Amino acid sequence: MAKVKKQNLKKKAKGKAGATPAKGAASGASAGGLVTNKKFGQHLLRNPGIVDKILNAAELKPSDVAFEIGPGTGNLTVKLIESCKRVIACEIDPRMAAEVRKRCSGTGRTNLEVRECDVLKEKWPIFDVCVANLPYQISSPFTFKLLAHRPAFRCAVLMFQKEFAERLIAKVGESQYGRLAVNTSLFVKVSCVCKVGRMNFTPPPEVDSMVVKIVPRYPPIEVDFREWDGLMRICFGRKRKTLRSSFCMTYTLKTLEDNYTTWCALTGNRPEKKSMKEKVLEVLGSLKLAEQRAIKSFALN
Ligand SMILES: C[S@@+](CC[C@H](N)C(=O)[O-])C[C@H]1O[C@@H](n2cnc3c(N)ncnc32)[C@H](O)[C@@H]1O
Repeated sequence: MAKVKKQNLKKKAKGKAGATPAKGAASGASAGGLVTNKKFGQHLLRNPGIVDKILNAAELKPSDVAFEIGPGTGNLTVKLIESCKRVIACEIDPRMAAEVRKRCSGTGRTNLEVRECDVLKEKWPIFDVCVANLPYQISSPFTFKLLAHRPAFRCAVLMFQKEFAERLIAKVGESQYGRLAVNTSLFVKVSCVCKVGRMNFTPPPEVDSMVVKIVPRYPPIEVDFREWDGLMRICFGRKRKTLRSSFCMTYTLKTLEDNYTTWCALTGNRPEKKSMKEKVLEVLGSLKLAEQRAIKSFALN
């Protein structure tokens, strides 16, 4: 009996300390008087040393227009407005938008524009530099929107969940290498700025983070991003299949059947003294030059 009571007490205590708030409810941690909301990934950066590393990596110029995603209570924003000509910040939570406006107006500067909106739905401004401690749940759609963004920006310095950042910077042959790394490396160069432990945030997330720097490639590669990404889905969609069978199963039906010679070469219907690599290259010969160049550099290694 005493044992059962003890267990019940233990359960109650655990329920209090480790309770997960209902979806969309405030997580309970307070940041400058505001209760953070888990739904919006509100993990505020509380280590000024990391803020400095992000801003140093961005190599800001006084003439820069900076685009900040999710300013929160303004931990990055207050420094950005000191270093840039103009800062445009996109914040989904009206409470945070009001807070960052209040905090920054206290500095006497008037170069901050806060847009209360969802960055994934908003039409983006023209900017030189993008800086963000991103809510992790939008990492992937945000990155693809950034890659497709024209005209190009000078650089983006972004905080991601560590595992996502590792997939971004992965090299050929590494287990994390996939569609994300290929798409990314075609358009931009990505490097690690620093790793950030979870205790640097209020409230701490359940994962560690990494800051990466993204620099667009110059001259820009002109490909239709949708078309290109479709191609990558074929290449990486069936991880256990070879590139050859992936193409046979999907791409060929629409494109390759029109081209009998290529179709034969790919499917081996007409025996040729060619290596698999040459056959695939032949198929890829029907693609645009930039696409071929990128595919040759990864898919056939
Ligand atoms: C990880 S917090 C970063 C806050 C602040 N920059 C900092 O480092 O302390 C992410 C911020 O992005 C905001 N946010 C979440 N989803 C968003 C979206 N789709 N569009 C714009 N802002 C968003 C959150 O409300 C939150 O303020």
